[in-house]
Amino acid sequence: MAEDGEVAKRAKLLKPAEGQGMKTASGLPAQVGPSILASDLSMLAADSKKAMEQWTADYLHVDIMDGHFVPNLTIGPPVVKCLRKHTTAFLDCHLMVSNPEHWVKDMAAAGADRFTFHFEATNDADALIEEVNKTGMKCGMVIKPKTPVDVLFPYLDRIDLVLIMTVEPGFGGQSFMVDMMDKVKTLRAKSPKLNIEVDGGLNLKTIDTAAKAGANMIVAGSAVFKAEDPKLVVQTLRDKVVQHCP
Ligand SMILES: O=C(CO)[C@H](O)[C@H](O)COP(=O)(O)O
Ligand SMILES: [Co+2]
Repeated sequence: MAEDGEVAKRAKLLKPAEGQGMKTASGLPAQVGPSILASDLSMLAADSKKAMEQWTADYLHVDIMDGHFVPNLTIGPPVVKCLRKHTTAFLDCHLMVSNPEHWVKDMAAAGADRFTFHFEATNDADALIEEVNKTGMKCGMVIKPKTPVDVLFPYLDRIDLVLIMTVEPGFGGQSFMVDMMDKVKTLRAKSPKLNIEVDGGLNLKTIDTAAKAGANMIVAGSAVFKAEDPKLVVQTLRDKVVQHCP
């Protein structure tokens, strides 16, 4: 299990690259996290290093899929553990798994920094939040497109971040669902200091809408890894958050 304070210790080791550490008008972090699902997974360590050091990403988004909660299978704690040996980057882990409670200890031991679980995947979100917070990982909650945002209201004061899915979870490279922005606006109005992350179809065309609605943390897979100039994409996405996020 991760020792208390391990996330904070790793954060101190990170030397900020150009553009990292930027804030929104209300003082929230303005951050971009490339989704490593879109990287060359056989070169995960090298691609992660490039994303953090050359492209100036703020964190890495790690999609954990179990082939049950979603119809796709990706990676799990053993790969996170290997990646951890190669980077001090903040590992933002998006658990698209049934029974997320089964993976808390293994993910903490592997070196995950944030454990974001789907509201739809658990019967006891209260217990799961407590369990995640005890490990020293930060806790996030995420909802699928068809889940209304108000299901999250009882938990907001105990979690670090809400992730609003802007595609059906399971695959990269899908189109951004603009109608999810009402959820972001509702959350932002209710919780001005909450980290709101969006995931799925974020790119240079969709970023203004997401940032204006109130998202301050942007996951981008294809838009970064398939770009001709990934650094420019990361920096532009972050600049748009600074410019537009209230
Ligand atoms: O959680 C995810 C899919 O379930 C991914 O993080 C997301 O799809 C990112 O990929 P892209 O930016 O290409 O849409
Ligand atoms: Co994701």
